[in-house]
Formats: sequence, C-alpha cells, structure tokens
Amino acid sequence: MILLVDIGNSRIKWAQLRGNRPAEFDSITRGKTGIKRDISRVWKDLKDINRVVVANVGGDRIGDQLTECTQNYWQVTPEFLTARANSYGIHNAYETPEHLGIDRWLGLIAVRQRYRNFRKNGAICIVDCGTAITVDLLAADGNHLGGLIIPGITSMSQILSDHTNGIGIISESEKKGDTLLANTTDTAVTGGALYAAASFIDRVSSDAASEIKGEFKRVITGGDALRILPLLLDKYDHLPNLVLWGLAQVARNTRTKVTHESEDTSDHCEDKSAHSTETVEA
Ligand SMILES: Nc1ncnc2c1ncn2[C@@H]1O[C@H](COP(=O)(O)OP(=O)(O)O)[C@@H](O)[C@H]1O
Ligand SMILES: CC(C)(COP(=O)(O)O)[C@@H](O)C(=O)NCCC(=O)O
Ligand SMILES: [K+]
Repeated sequence: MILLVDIGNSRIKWAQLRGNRPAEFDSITRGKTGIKRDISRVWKDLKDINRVVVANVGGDRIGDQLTECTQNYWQVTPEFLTARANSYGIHNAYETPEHLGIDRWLGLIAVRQRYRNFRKNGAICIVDCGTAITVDLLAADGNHLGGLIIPGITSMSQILSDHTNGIGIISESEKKGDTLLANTTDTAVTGGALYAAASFIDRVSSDAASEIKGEFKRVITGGDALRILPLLLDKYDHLPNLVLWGLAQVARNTRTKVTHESEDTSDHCEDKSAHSTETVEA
C-alpha cells in the first residue's frame, strides 16, 4: 500500500493510494518541533505500507523524524518531493523552482488534472488556507503565473498574541450570530483575521480575473477554507485535500512498474463546488 503524506506547518494530513486516487483521508494537529509521538499514535495500525510519498513544508528536522518512524514501522524510507521547473504540463513561475512550496506545486498538479479540459486562454486561481494563505494562478496552457502569501487565520491571531499585551492566545472562537462586528476580544481578533483573509482573497482574485481574457475559475482548499468561504464574494470550487490529490498523481506516475493495480478511471479530485456561502456535497 502507498501512503501519501502532506506535512504542513500546523497539521499532518495523509491518505492511502487506491488505484489512481487517495482514500481514507485522516489528519492530526502536529507539534511544532516533534511529530514522532503524534504519528506513532495514529499510524500504529497501518499495515503493508511499501511506499511513503511525502510533501513536507515543515523542514528537515520534521522530515528526519518522519523517516525514523517509517523505517521503524515498515522498513520504508519516505520519498520527499520538491517543486520542479517543469512537469505534469506545468511551468513553474519561480526564479528558483524548488523554492516554491511543494504543497503549492502539488496543488497546481492536482488542479491541472482536475480541470484538464479547461478552455484556452483562461486561468484558475488556487487558494490554500492553512498556516499561511497562498494564492496561485495557473493559466490554461499550464503556465504557473506566480502567487502571493499572507499569514493564515490562526497565524494572524498568534501575531497579535505575541506582539500585544492585551491580546492572549485566542480560542477557536467565532463571532456569535451573524453580526458584522464583534463584542469580545477573541471574536474581534478572529473576525478581523477572517475579514483580512477574505478581503485579500477577493481583491487578488478579482485583480487577477481582470487580466485574464478567457474563463476564470476559483478553487479553494486547506483547513480554514470552510471558515473563510462564507465571507468570499465569488463562487469557489471547494476541493478538500488538494495536496493529497497531487501526491496521488505523482505517486502513481512514479509507481514501480511491477505493481499493476486496477486503474481507476475517475482520477480527479472530488468537486464540492461551492458558492461563496456553502459547500454542497458532490
Ligand atoms: N480538526 C482540526 N483541528 C484543528 N485545526 C483544524 C482542524 N480542521 C481544520 N483546522 C484548521 O486548519 C488550519 C490548518 O489547515 P491546514 O491546511 O491543515 O494547514 P497546514 O497545511 O498549514 O498545516 C488550522 O489552523 C485550523 O484553523
Ligand atoms: C507558504 C507555505 C509556508 C504554506 O505552508 P502551510 O500553510 O501549508 O503550512 C509553504 O508553501 C512554504 O513553505 N512555501 C515555501 C515558500 C514559497 O512558497 O515561496
Ligand atoms: K497547505
């Protein structure tokens, strides 16, 4: 069995490759410096793992800990992916391609596969709402046009807690009801972060759309997608676990030729097309 692992700066997400697609999605919040205890708890029951394909943006120390775990559990050394200049029909916009976050690169790969019949001269805007919020633009011809990065919702609250006396660690509190403005410190900070994120996403996607002649599609993913979606002005396709879908594509394209598992035709990520107010189960 092939294990697909997405290590972000806040959470570790994983799935198993079933034919051409990821299945049995799971995730945990991870420690800042150590993940061995976190993953030993949840991976001890995983059996017959013969490959581990990894997107890691958490740094080498975290990667080394993952390697120690997979070698202990399954005698398998993980395959750590890095962004490339060109592959899967995508041209990386970065001056130094490997500096593009591997999560962002795999998101581009997954989106290109998901919308492979996308019309000429259009573009797709990919928003990933995690520890950081990233926006990337992928032209229909496969050119990655670049992107932007801001702190995520939790990171913005963390900044205020670290730099002010009056604001402490914010609990995962939302504004009560649908009032525009908040009446407690926690909800003022959380509400402000949500509005900052939504305004950033609305403005960047709107400015990008004005430069694109053809069809313009908006995609959103990441752990905070569902919190931000209700505040967005435009329609988004909510594609959960986008990075794991990208990992599935790369894993099956680098599968050892020996294993000829049944090819699953539907090899693109589920489309939970979402209006800016809700995610509809596909
Ligand atoms: N089950 C959960 N437990 C904790 N946080 C969650 C959970 N689901 C979603 N989140 C939200 O997702 C965010 C992390 O999203 P994610 O895309 O996994 O981040 P990253 O890839 O940066 O690790 C957290 O900051 C939190 O707000
Ligand atoms: C921007 C990110 C920190 C996002 O990571 P995440 O929020 O998923 O933890 C990650 O994509 C990253 O480390 N990128 C490298 C820098 C860059 O993409 O320019
Ligand atoms: K991410």
